[in-house]
Amino acid sequence: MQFLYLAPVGLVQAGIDGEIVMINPISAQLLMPLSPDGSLTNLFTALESVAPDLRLQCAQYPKANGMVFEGEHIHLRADDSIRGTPQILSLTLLKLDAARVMAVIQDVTAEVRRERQLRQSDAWLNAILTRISDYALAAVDRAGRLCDWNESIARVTGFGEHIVGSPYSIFYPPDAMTGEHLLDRLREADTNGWSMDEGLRLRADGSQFWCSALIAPLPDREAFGDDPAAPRYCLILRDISDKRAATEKRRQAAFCDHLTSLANRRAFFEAAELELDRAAHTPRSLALIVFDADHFKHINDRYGHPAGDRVLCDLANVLRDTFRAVDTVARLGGEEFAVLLPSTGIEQALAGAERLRALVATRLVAADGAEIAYTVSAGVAILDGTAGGIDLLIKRADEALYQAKAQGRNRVAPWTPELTLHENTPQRSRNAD
Ligand SMILES: Nc1nc2c(ncn2[C@@H]2O[C@H](COP(=O)(O)OP(=O)(O)OP(=O)(O)O)[C@@H](O)[C@H]2O)c(=O)[nH]1
Repeated sequence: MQFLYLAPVGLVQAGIDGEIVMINPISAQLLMPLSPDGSLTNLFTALESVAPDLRLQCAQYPKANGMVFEGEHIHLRADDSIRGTPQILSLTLLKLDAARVMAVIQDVTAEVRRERQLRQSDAWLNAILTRISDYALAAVDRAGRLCDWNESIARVTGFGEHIVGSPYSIFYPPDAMTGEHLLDRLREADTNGWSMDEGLRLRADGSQFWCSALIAPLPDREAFGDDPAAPRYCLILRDISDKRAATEKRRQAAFCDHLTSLANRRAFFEAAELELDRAAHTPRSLALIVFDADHFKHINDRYGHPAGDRVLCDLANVLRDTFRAVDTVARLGGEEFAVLLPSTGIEQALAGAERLRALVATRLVAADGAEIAYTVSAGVAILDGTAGGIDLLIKRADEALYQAKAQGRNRVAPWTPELTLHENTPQRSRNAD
């Protein structure tokens, strides 16, 4: 009896003719508004207006006892469905013996509505995944790992189900993203509501396509609690190869050095600003190498200006091949180049600079029957905090470069605090164009 009253669902015990013997408060609350005369004496009468077959179904049930039906949804009439009141009841009817029935009644309005919404979202998502051909959608966990695989990923990138659990950088060409950059994008999405980048991305077959990648935090992700493998972000990859072809010319003009096709000063300073901004959020070391061709005036004077241009293009090619895709290789002007290396310490940057210096020293550039040998000097500096910004970093790399030149050229020098103490270092203006 106590169970009947405390049960979290509506329970009604009635005779086989529907006459109510016992009814708990939840049932009374759910059935009262349906009762035609405001009294609750008969279960079948109370439900007659919304489930007229109940009496008959019960009478026709062939067995001595058992489940007449289970979880049948009863949609209440429109005039009973004032918002906030039950709209859908779930009814289970048990025949206890020849004389008694038991009804279990629940208000499932919210549950059914939620299911309907889920089905609708599913249908929309399905339509996006299967019909829109140049988008790929994926869920990403808080460490940047892909949580699922679907048709849209297969269509846009060609990758199969094995990518589940891999970091989303699997879509980026090798060297185009570090582990820190991967997390930077997630942090940016948390702070700004989204994070977008554009560039070359990788298909499973190794081919590349121009793509815009949007990362947005998923709504209601707190519902997953602390589960590290739960989806936290939505990643949308969009193949924009067509659009890219149309805008490439304008982008080239704005951000590429016209002689070497490397990033120009403007692109360099924009990349530097972005890296410094990221370093401010997540402290890390940022390295800069400044390269300068040695005795370049002499090369111009001896072989002519067009030959000098060829040497500059050769140096640009070696730079492009030597450094990672995540590094920004730029021509700052004249015979001077810079490489910005995110998440890189001094030793690693010095090794990269030395590798390039040694490679250049083996080059011979063909020009009008002559073979031109040339060398470069390099200054290397790192920024451990963000104070001082890019200007300080360039000033230090310049001071180190001056040192390399002073020591005889064709060499790499790191910045040291003593270099700044020597005020004989020339100061050059480095503002972005
Ligand atoms: N061919 C060519 N030469 C350039 C270009 N831009 C600058 N230069 C030349 O680069 C030379 C730089 O000369 P300097 O600054 O004296 O330097 P350097 O002769 O390389 O001597 P160090 O740097 O001290 O080793 C000048 O002769 C410029 O005319 C360019 O786009 N093409």
